[in-house]
Amino acid sequence: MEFFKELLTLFCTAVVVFGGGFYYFTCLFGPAELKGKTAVQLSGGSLDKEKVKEGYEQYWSFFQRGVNGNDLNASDKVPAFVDTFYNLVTDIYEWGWGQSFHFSPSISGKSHRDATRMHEEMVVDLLDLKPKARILDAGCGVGGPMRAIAAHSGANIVGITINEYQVERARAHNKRSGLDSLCEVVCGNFLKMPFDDNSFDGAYSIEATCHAPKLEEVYTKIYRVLKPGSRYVSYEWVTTELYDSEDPEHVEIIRGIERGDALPGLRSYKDIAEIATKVGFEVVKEKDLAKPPAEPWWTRLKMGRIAYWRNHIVVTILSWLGIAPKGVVDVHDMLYVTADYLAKGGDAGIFTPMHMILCRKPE
Ligand SMILES: C=C(CC[C@@H](C)[C@H]1CC[C@H]2C3=CC[C@H]4[C@H](C)[C@@H](O)CC[C@]4(C)[C@H]3CC[C@]12C)C(C)C
Ligand SMILES: C[S@@+](CC[C@H](N)C(=O)[O-])C[C@H]1O[C@@H](n2cnc3c(N)ncnc32)[C@H](O)[C@@H]1O
Repeated sequence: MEFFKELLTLFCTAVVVFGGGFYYFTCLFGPAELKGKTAVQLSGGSLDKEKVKEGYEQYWSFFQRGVNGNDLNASDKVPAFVDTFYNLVTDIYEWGWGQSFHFSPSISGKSHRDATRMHEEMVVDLLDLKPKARILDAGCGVGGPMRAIAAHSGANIVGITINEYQVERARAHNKRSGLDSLCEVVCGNFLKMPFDDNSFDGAYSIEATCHAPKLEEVYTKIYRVLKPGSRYVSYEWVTTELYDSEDPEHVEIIRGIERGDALPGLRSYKDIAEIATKVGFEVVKEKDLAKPPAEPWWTRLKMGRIAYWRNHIVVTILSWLGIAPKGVVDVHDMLYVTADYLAKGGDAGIFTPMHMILCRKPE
């Protein structure tokens, strides 16, 4: 009898601990910013819940075909492929990373949140932003950087993203943070750039133009909408001088990064200034912000490994219960693998997500 009582107590304790833990991780836990997403709210962006698995399979097969030299070389198809990618990953990014979809160097004694904000606020100094200036954010995501930059400078930011779901999220965050009078979001393709010539006092893009199949296409459009004399800064994803295209291990890492991040092909650091100059910009400054004394940007990715396992269990259970869409587990697994390739790229020094280029449109 005593034994059964103990067994029952043990069982009840396990139920309370597991149930409480599961409730915490699915309904309460999220990034330490404004509470954006919890696990029970994971969706497929603008895709119907039933279409997430199909969307993932399409993304994957499109990529496979692209690697063999078809679709990814057709520039006109890339924006749709990128849009599908962001339908699949936006909620997971917000849930597991925050509202800023980029990396930043680690800073000892500072939280990830502070390091992220400082990396974003650097744009304010580089562009010498003043209150009321009209600034373009090319590839704005759900607007983490836009809000930090607007709040720090008082400038008016107009963000553009190809993904309708991100527009909805960004607008909701702008409103919630009381920055909607300074921050505007437009759904559109930055390869077409639906804005008037000479209509911006400055522009920036943070880890976004890497999605353009041809960098000159997006740089030309940014150049067109800038007023003469104004500046553009970009944090580019590139391979570094240590990358050896003859080394199979290097090639595998870079392919892994491209596959898991919807990239039509990573460029070399050497190409960036050349392309900026070709479209008419003067290059004011160029620097890999990941180089020492900066501390590794990939530490945060590595530190999260246990959390990724916990997240894997949470999404698997939610998907099994029918709360999260079916393909979410595949998408999460893909990101898990991608995180590993990114960290390997950082460790080997062959890849950087923060090759900064500061340009000026001549008077
Ligand atoms: C600029 C781009 C995105 C950069 C990063 C914001 C994202 C790159 C890889 C992403 C992640 C990988 C692992 C995920 C983890 C398995 C999950 O449990 C929680 C979310 C991740 C940490 C996720 C978060 C965003 C990234 C770090 C590209 C697309 C050009
Ligand atoms: C990795 S996210 C970075 C978002 C934001 N800069 C940040 O740091 O949080 C890349 C962004 O570029 C946008 N993007 C990619 N290709 C685009 C295109 N052709 N036109 C407009 N936006 C695009 C994506 O929709 C996404 O918002």
